[in-house]
Amino acid sequence: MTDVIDDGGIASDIRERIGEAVRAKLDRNPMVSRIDAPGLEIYGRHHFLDAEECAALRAMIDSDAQPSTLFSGSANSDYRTSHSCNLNPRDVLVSLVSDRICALTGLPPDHGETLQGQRYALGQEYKAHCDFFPVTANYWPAMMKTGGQRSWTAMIYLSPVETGGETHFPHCEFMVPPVEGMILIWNNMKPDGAPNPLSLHAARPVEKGIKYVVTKWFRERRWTA
Ligand SMILES: O=C(O)CCC(=O)C(=O)O
Ligand SMILES: [Fe+2]
Repeated sequence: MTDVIDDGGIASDIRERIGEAVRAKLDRNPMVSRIDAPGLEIYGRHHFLDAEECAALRAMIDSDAQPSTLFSGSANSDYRTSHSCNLNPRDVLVSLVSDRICALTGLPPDHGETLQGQRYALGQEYKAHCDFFPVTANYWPAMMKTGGQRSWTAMIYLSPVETGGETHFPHCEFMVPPVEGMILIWNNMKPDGAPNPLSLHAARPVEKGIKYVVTKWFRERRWTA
C-alpha cells in the first residue's frame, strides 16, 4: 500500500511559484489595487463586469440556485444560508467571465473550478471559513486527486447591497462592501505556499437588499471534476 503524501498543509514550491506569478501580474496592472492587509495578498478591480453582464449572471443564478451546502457536504444549516449553483461552463457569458478572470490573474483556465453563483437574501450569510482545504478533512485525499490545494480565489460582486453583505476578513480587520461589477482576488496561501490562516473570511448577513456573487476557486494543479 502506498501512503498518501499529505503536502497540502505545508510550504510548497509549486504553490509559492503560483503566488509569485499572480502577484507579479496583478502588481503591474494599473487597473488593479492591492488592499493593504498585512499578512494577506488581496486585490480589487472595479468595473470588471458591466451592468448587463452582472444582470445576465444574476438571472442565471435566480433560475438555478438551490440552498447552499458546505464543501464537506455537511448540513450545517445556519453556517451558509445563501442559495448557490454551478454555472454552465459552456454558456458563452460564463466562459467569457472565466477567460477574463484567467487573463487578469494569469492563472491557467484548466486549474479553475466551475464558476459558482451565489445569492444572499435578507439575513443570509456565509460564516467565517477558509477556502483552502484542511488536510485533516476526510475529503482531502479526494481533493488531492482532483487538483490539490486551492490557491487563489476570485470573486465578483454582481449587485450593490444597501446594508450588510460585506466580505469580512476578521483576522485582518477589514471588510469589503459589495460594489456591482467589482472583482476581489486573494491568495489563500502564504508567500511560501503554506495555507494562510489570515485568509479566513465571511460573508456578513445582508441587512437590506439582495447580494449576488460569482466565485472561482483555483487549484494548484489541473482541476478534474
Ligand atoms: O460572498 C462573499 O462575500 C464571500 C463568498 C465566499 O467566501 C466564497 O464563495 O467562498
Ligand atoms: Fe470563501
